[in-house]
Amino acid sequence: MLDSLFDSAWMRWLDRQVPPSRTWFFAGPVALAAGAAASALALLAGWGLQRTDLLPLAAAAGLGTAAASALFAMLVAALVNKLRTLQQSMTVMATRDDLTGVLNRRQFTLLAEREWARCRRYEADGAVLLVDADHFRRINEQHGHAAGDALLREIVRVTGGLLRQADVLARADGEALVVLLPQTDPLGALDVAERIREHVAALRLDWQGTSVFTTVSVGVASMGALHTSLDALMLDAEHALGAAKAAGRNCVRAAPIQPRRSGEARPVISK
Ligand SMILES: Nc1nc2c(ncn2[C@@H]2O[C@H](COP(=O)(O)OP(=O)(O)OP(=O)(O)O)[C@@H](O)[C@H]2O)c(=O)[nH]1
Repeated sequence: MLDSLFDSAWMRWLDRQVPPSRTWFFAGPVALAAGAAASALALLAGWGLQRTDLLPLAAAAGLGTAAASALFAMLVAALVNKLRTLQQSMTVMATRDDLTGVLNRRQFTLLAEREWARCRRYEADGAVLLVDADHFRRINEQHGHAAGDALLREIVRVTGGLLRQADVLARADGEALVVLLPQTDPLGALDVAERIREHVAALRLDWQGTSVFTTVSVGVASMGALHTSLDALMLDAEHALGAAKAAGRNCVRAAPIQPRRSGEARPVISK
């Protein structure tokens, strides 16, 4: 009977939806034990009343309770598991970019707002990089959109490999990435940007027998006293990216470095 129950369409469906988990293995036996205890109590009650005709009835009721509660516990465990899986995939969908797997722009903004507030409060260093693939339209036209997608994923992989754990990499939009570098001074931010540029320029994607490659332009903006909002910092990064594109692409440009505190001398970067 149990076999046919487990073979039933809904159980097969649950099985497909919910991979076996510890909950499955523990919830059933626990419910079974509870049912057995209920059955024992029912037997004892029947015994106490010295009504022998009640004994089989009580035993059947107890066993029935045990089986029903075991099944119920398994069903609840499966549904809880399913809901947890659904919740996890919804979180991934809401926070990650489909193509590359890195954070999407919305999630980046949430994290960057927090970091911006922290930098402002403690007058700490922090920077944002905008990394934009050069002439990406040509890549799509020459090799196809699928090759462009694959190259974008490779750029993300290479860029991610150059960052620290505390750094945040996200897809800004289209063929542009954005990187948040907490606790990074302006010179450090330039170094990271330059390393990303170099590594992407050396990247070769083997696509159906041809080598597909591109370069990136990078705009750098470091937190300063005049960045009274995250938007102001992002705008500086966008201007710097525009300057890198205008300078011929495949290069890094930084927005003018501001003092960290109003009235402080502006740091000089000789790079
Ligand atoms: N394959 C692929 N292409 C994308 C994606 N997102 C944006 N693009 C393409 O990237 C190209 C961006 O074009 P443009 O804005 O003209 O920029 P560009 O050709 O990279 O030129 P510059 O940025 O000025 O160097 C467009 O052709 C978009 O279709 C994506 O997810 N996958």
